[in-house]
Amino acid sequence: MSSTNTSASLAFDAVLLDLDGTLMDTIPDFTVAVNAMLADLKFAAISQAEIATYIGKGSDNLIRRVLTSVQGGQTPTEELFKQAKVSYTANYHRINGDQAIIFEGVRPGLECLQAMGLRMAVVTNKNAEFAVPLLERTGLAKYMQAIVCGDTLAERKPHPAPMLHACNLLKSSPSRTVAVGDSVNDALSARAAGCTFLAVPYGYNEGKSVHSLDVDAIVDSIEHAARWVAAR
Ligand SMILES: O=C(O)COP(=O)(O)O
Ligand SMILES: [Mg+2]
Repeated sequence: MSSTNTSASLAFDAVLLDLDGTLMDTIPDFTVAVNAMLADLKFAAISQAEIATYIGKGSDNLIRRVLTSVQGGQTPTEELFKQAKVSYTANYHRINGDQAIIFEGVRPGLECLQAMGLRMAVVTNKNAEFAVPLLERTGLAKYMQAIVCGDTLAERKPHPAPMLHACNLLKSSPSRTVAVGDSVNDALSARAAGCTFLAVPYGYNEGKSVHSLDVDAIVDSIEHAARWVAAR
């Protein structure tokens, strides 16, 4: 791919990237924080595979789904939820990024997209207090002109608002913006915003195959996404 190519000759001006399950494999961190929370509350640990099915709609949703599971399907009281959230937040801060790894193809893909002159933002349902330090710690923040988090707006993905907000910040119309994500939340949000949507198959998608999603393409990696964008 030519690094002298600029966005003027491309179909897109901007790329919006999901974080958990797309840029980074954060499941080991989620597992440590969730199980430390369960230990604090005197519940037994649950498996990483189960936790992976609860990722995608932000940490409050994750905590509620975990508590419902360990209580045999019973919805947690608000008091238990609040206690759990305090523990989860402290534990996630303690371990944020310790075991998370950047997926193969992410750094070369971001380098290519940057070299093509595309503006980039992360659009994640992870709250800012976790997402921003993680992106800074890993060196991924330097590629981003904006970071839109789960608590940046009143609405989070699958609502279109976070994608539209990122388009505004990057001064890119949705029709010239491509979103890349791993889950139904990304797909619905991107579609409702009017963005092109590419799915990666290696993330979480609440335990379901990405083949069930409404996508423009499934790409193996962010490097593959960059090639797809360059070829439009
Ligand atoms: O925190 C979550 O539940 C998911 O975060 P993501 O939007 O980066 O995949
Ligand atoms: Mg994700």
